[in-house]
Amino acid sequence: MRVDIVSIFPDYFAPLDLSLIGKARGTGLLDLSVHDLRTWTSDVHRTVDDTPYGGGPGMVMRPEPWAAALDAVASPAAQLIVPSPAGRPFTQADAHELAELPHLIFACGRYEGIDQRVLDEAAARMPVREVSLGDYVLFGGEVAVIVIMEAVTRLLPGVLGNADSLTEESHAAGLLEAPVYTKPASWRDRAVPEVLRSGDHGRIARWRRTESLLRTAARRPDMFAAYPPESLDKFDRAA
Ligand SMILES: N#Cc1c(-c2ccc3cc[nH]c3c2)n[nH]c1N
Repeated sequence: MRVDIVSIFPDYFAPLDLSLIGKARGTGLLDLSVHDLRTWTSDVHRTVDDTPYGGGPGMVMRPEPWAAALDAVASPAAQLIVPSPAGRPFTQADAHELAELPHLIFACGRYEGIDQRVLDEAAARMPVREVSLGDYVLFGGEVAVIVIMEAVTRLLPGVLGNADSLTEESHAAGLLEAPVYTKPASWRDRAVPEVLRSGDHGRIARWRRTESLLRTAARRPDMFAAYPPESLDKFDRAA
């Protein structure tokens, strides 16, 4: 997968050299380039913003540098991902969709956002997705891109040592994951649930599923409501 990130704060993406993302880059699973938007400015002050038409607070990112940057990094297979508080909620399903794509371009906005014409013009030549991480407001798109990059990269074949991790985790099957435990069997007078130490894999699977359903019902009623009712027949806590 090829990824191009355009930002006025390219140093924000140093964390993408670490951990499994850094390993994916080193092994060639991920071809990641980070670009400074100011590369595509033409004035001595390297200006990327200006006052908003219609008035209002703050500044808006100028179209010209963005157009030149997207022209420089685009490819016939590219999709443009633009983090925005006004975007559609980014979900695990989106992460799976993006992980299948050959080339992602991330546009990191700042200030009050990017001139809308940049997105409209880009949409004439590539798919454009405006996405939001949640109902809160960040300073810009960089943190959102780091989050999205982690969610997507871990789905790439060969990045996670054990692909089985992807099947049981939260949101993988529309449920929150069950509680996890490790040694010691008793810690500060708190024991690991007996079923997990039983060796009975059928019981363990039923217990985990029940705990997932209980957690999802308690913490994410929206997810629980969307869970197929025919799948609830195994709702058996007496695992
Ligand atoms: N994704 C996302 C965002 C943002 C965000 C994204 C881009 C810019 C550019 C200026 N301010 C921004 C905030 N805030 N909250 C989210 N869930």
